[in-house]
Amino acid sequence: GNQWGYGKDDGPSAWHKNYPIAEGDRQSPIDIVPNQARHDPNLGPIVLNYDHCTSINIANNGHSVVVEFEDSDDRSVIQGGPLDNPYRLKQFHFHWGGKGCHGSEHTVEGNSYDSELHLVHWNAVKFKTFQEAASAPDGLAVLGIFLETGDEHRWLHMITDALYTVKFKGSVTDFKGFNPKCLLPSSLHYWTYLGSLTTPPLHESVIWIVIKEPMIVSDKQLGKFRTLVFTGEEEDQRTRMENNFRPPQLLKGRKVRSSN
Ligand SMILES: NS(=O)(=O)c1c(F)cccc1F
Ligand SMILES: [Zn+2]
Repeated sequence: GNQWGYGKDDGPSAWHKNYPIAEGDRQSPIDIVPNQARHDPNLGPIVLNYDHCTSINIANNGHSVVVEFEDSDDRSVIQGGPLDNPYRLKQFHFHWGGKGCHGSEHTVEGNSYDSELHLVHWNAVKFKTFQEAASAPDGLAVLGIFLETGDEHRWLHMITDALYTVKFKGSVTDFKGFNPKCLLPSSLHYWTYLGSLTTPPLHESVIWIVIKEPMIVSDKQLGKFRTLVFTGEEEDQRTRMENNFRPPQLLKGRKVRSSN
């Protein structure tokens, strides 16, 4: 089937064979060049209303670790900034590197961060389901937050302490009462541009909002993500889950705007 991964034969350079949109005009991630990003005074602040968010579970989907949310109503939404509607929080997940290697997807002037958190939201005003929104040009809004190693993050342990329960592909465990607002940096200044999912099917359906200020996590916390494996418990191969990032794609004339 359409098996894809991050290895030599099934990784980002091979995705175009099953997903030709990989060579499309609005692919993500990109390299962000701050002094070429146009400051747009009409870009208001990002507003997050996560106070009644309901996390459901944490899972290893064979590509990343994902925390899913209840999205049957507008209990947790992002709005403002470049968005014309409120977008509902569906899930968040991470991308990271190997030991001593950086693993963010977006880069800033060619520099990558250690990791990147993606909070995935969908336009429930215009579409009935996430699946439908995921293939529409204004269907998704993903908030990207860089992770940089330094001091320990006071709340990330709530996630890293649960990772041992989802070591293998296909594992899912309860994960209630987590509010991702605790992961956000103090400033929500951002860059924004029109792009795509960074994993197959690579739909060009994402309004990207990349926060400028990274969240700081410890080496030890980041190392726990690398205890996950891409493979299922029943497989004899144990392939460490790391370097699950797509490299930057061509801008193809797109403009990146800056909030300020
Ligand atoms: N990486 S990403 O944020 O573009 C992304 C999505 F938005 C949706 C599904 C999977 C996924 F990986
Ligand atoms: Zn992602």
